[in-house]
Amino acid sequence: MNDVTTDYAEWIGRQETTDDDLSQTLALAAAAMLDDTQTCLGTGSALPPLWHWFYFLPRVPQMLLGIDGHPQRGGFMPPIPYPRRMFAGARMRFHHPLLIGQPARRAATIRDIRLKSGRSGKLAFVSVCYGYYQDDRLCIEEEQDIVYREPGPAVACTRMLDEWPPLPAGACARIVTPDPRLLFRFSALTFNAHRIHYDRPYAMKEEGYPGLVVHGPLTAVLLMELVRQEVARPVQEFSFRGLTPLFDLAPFRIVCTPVNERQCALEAQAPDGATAMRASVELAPV
Ligand SMILES: C/C(=C\C(=O)SCCNC(=O)CCNC(=O)[C@H](O)C(C)(C)COP(=O)(O)OP(=O)(O)OC[C@H]1O[C@@H](n2cnc3c(N)ncnc32)[C@H](O)[C@@H]1OP(=O)(O)O)C(=O)O
Repeated sequence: MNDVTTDYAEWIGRQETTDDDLSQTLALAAAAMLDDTQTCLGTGSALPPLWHWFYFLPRVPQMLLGIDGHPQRGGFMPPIPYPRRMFAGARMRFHHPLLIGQPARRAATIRDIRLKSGRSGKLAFVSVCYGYYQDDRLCIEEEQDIVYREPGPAVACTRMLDEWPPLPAGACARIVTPDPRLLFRFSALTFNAHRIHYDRPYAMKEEGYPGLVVHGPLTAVLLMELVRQEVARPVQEFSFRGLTPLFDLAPFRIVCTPVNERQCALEAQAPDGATAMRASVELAPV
């Protein structure tokens, strides 16, 4: 296994700052994608948790996109040679809501790069820390794990359950149909040109998936929306890990189970019942 510190040491600590005016237009577009007709999204209103992902969009010129649709590596992100990029997980703490229509800044730092060996082959994890500021006040702290995989065997399409298993006591759930219209709108809202999310022949022939891949952040947003609608309390912390990809081939289920006064366990269940994403929220004290 390579010694990361020698290969990519100069990328650790690399920083990038992005300014955004947190336009109301994008919040309204996100609400439309999520079928949310209730939330007040006027200028000065609080941006719902995780909706900051619809801002601070990449501004890389078209000519600097790689064949997969992501910005070419070797700029902010290190030149990891494994071609299959995925969003592996994230952890974050919400200190104050970002306010719609007011200038904000995102400061990004490459925190860590780790090479690992997994069941799917060689993996390189890049952890990026983000601080989101408004009026010089830290509103959200976040750490994302991006994974790069070496090419491997095609990912199989699993068998669908005839029926979803019963929910744990106190849990609530939704069935999500991840059709290409939803995936396209999420790609557009996040300005994410990765072809695995909208270009079926590319996703299947080049990256070996059985269909279009559901964005990890989309699944995370849907889990958070379930908490926002069903638990309806401010969230202080959120974390998630993507365990297996979801595709546009069949509906999946998202589940929120209260653990105690302050915590809920969240899960996205693949059509075969396997846990595709595991997440948790810590709620603000009552
Ligand atoms: C946006 C965007 C991209 C996307 O949205 S892509 C779609 C969303 N992401 C996914 O669907 C990822 C789903 N997860 C997987 O496919 C697999 O878990 C993964 C990441 C390929 C790893 O699978 P393996 O079976 O090869 O790994 P192992 O379970 O054997 O573990 C090996 C070591 O890696 C660590 N690890 C595994 N998964 C994660 C994870 N999600 N986050 C952090 N670390 C992970 C695991 O702990 C093992 O570590 P050890 O130290 O114990 O060796 C966009 O690109 O922007």
